Order: sequence, then C-alpha cells, then structure tokens
Amino acid sequence: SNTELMNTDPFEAARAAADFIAAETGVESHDVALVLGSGWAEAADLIGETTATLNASEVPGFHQPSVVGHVGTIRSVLTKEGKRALVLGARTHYYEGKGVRSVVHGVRTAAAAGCKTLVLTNGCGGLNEEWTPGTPVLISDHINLTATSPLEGATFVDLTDLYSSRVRQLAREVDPSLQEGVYAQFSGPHYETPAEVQYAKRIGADLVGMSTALEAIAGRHAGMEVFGISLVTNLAAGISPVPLSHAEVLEAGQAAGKRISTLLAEIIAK
Ligand SMILES: Nc1nc2[nH]c(I)nc2c(=O)[nH]1
Repeated sequence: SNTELMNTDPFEAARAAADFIAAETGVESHDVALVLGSGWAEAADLIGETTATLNASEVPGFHQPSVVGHVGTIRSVLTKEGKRALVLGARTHYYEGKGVRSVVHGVRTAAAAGCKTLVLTNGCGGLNEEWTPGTPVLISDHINLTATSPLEGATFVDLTDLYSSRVRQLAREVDPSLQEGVYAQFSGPHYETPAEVQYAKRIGADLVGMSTALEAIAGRHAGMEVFGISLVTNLAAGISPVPLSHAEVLEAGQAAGKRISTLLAEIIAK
C-alpha cells in the first residue's frame, strides 16, 4: 500500500505517484510545480488551461486535505508559453501529524514528475505592520522552527540561495513594488503568542507560518529551483492590538486573490 511504500521508501512513493499522474493526465513530464496555500487557489486558473484534474485522495501517498478552504485536487495546467504546470492543491501540513514524509510527498512527486522549478505559496502572519492583509511578500530566506527536517541520514544539503534570487529578480521585473521577507515556519497548529512573535522578529523573521520551509528543503534536495511567495493574511499576534480571527484571515486571502494570482501567472510565464 502507499502507506507502506511511504514508510519504507518515500522516493519510491514519489515515483509511484509521478507515474500515476503521468498516466492519468497524459502528460509525460511536467516543468514547474505550484503548491497553493491559503488565498492562492485562483492562481491555477490564471496560469493557463487545466487539461486534467485529479482528486488528491486517488493519487498514491496524497491525502484529502483536512484544512477547510484547501482544495483537494492535483491539476495539470498548460500555460500560454507551452509550459506544463503541476498544481498541487492538496498540501499536507506538519501539524496534521501525518509525518514529515507526507508533508514533502507532493514536492518529491513533482520532482519525480520532471519539474525543475518549485513555486511555494502560503498564507502567513506579518510582522511588519505596513504589510496589511492581502500583501504578497517574496520569501528571501527561511528560519525552520519545526525542530525537524524532511531529510534523513547523512544528507548534508546546502541551503544557500534556497529561494532563488534569479526568480525573485524576475518577480520584481513583474512588480517592482514587491517586498521581500524572511519566513519562519512554526509547527502550529496554534498561532504564536505575542512573545513568540517578538522572538521571531528578534531572530530576523518578517513572516510567520506553518508550512513552506520543510517543503523548500525537500525541493532543493530533489534538485529543483525553489521560489516562495507569501500572502500576508493577518498581522501576527501582538503586532496589532486586536486578536486574530480565522474568518478575517480567510476573507483577506479571498480579497487579494485576483491580484496575487495574476502576479504569480506572470512570474511563471517568464
Ligand atoms: N504561524 C502562523 N501561521 C499563520 N497562517 C496564517 I493564514 N496566519 C498565520 C499566523 O499568524 N501564524
């Protein structure tokens, strides 16, 4: 079974998933992988024409997302430039307790499917009060506060320029006003306390979230060029006087959807 395969050899599990996707979509090899986070759901429709849609639960090793508002599909999208994009709308978060191998299965599957570029998007909390909800921020680097790694054994991988400065430059050509920030991944599922947000700020983070860093490490290990972009959907706890509300988070994501998805489509087209 896929669970056994994931437990014995996660790379075999990714190979099986990639073969399944190639067979089901009729696309032998994909070029760019897109992981959609909160607020980014519209991006797939704007980057090209969806030629196949699979339910995540039917693809080996993937789970139907347990997070409300997250789509559970994997789509093959043909861009106007003829690029094949694999859109992973079924992210597994570390806080779901399914293990770090499950968190990075989609990334490994994308690499096994042929992708050379990995685009990671997410919704996050902002530590800079000028970044109001709905602000997209390029990820320049990350701080992994999960106390874990997707890599096992003596897999010493360099993470210099993990968030490709080349692609960040392309993004700035699309929108010169784009800001950059360091993203800190907390394990979650609770939000940070105000004291933890100040700690994150003090150690150099500009954004706090519960995804992305572990996926980026696995993406680099798999040989892909990684690019990350966050959507600030709320000010992190304590940055603004009012408490967080998940409803506000979701609503801010929806409001910014069109603008950031267009931005992403233009970056991918480059
Ligand atoms: N850790 C963390 N994750 C988040 N995801 C979203 I959307 N907002 C936040 C936040 O404020 N903190």
